[in-house]
Amino acid sequence: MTAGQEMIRLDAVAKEFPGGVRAVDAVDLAVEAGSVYGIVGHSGAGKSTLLRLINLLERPTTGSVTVGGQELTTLGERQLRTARRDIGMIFQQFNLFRSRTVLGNVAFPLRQSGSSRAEARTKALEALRFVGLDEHAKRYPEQLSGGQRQRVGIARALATSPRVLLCDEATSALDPQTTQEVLELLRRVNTELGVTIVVITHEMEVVTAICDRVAVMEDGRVVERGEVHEVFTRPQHPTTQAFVRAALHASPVLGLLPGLLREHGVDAAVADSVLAQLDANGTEFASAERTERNQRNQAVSA
Ligand SMILES: Nc1ncnc2c1ncn2[C@@H]1O[C@H](COP(=O)(O)OP(=O)(O)OP(=O)(O)O)[C@@H](O)[C@H]1O
Repeated sequence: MTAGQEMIRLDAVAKEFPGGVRAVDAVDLAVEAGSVYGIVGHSGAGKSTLLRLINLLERPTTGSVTVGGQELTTLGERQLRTARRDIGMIFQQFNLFRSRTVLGNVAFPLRQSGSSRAEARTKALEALRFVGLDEHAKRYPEQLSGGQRQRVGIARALATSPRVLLCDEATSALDPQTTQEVLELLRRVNTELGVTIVVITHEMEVVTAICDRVAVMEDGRVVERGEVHEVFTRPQHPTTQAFVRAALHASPVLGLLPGLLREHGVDAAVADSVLAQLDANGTEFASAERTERNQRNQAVSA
């Protein structure tokens, strides 16, 4: 499968939990092979459930899920276990075995899927080399920093050479500097290994840093989607506008905008028109903040 083709396809997928909570409601989603797709939304919007529907950790109540051309929703548990080797996953809290070494953690999925001890060791060391932690192979997770643990999580997800990597709030537990390092690693996973990545996050910076496209969720539905630059510079839905506004408000120039400016070639004038549009939608920025922003914009364009 090459770029331009769909790697992931969800058709009218819904998930209703016992008690009647409709966590995901009639979602269609197409993720192009070799791309990085972001899913944002407030707490409870259905992001985690949607991610877990992609590898069928949650079975949809209705609808179909296709990954790499194979419709997973038609498979039994045994076939599904095989299909899941193509889909790695990383987690907010890393989910490493404390009682296993770094090497043992990364080799685990390989042993589970039938690799010999020697083969699992070789492939695990290869994955650890990719994330720059092969020298820490004999350590235990608690001897590592949070960023290093997440890199072990990424190595474990890559050990079986998946074509898809699902990231569940992968940087939410990390400080800003470590977040940048992990995002840079994810970018390498995408560009050097060609892995298709889906990230769910409530942090817009994550999306602007690594995603090609983004979908915004609310109450189990996708309310807006498109190219990151398009969606975040011309937000249409109130939820998207709230995300953009919060990111701009938190740090009008130093936060979101430099990422947009660098990654997507947006100039200061466009950034200003986004703010004007948001203001037109009812947001009042404090005048001091506006003055500061304008001064900084002038400095950026100078
Ligand atoms: N196993 C479950 N049983 C019942 N309800 C669930 C279950 N998992 C999730 N939900 C409910 O489904 C809705 C969506 O939850 P989900 O965790 O997918 O949202 P989210 O956007 O990932 O939120 P957060 O950012 O807080 O993790 C919520 O109302 C949640 O309470």
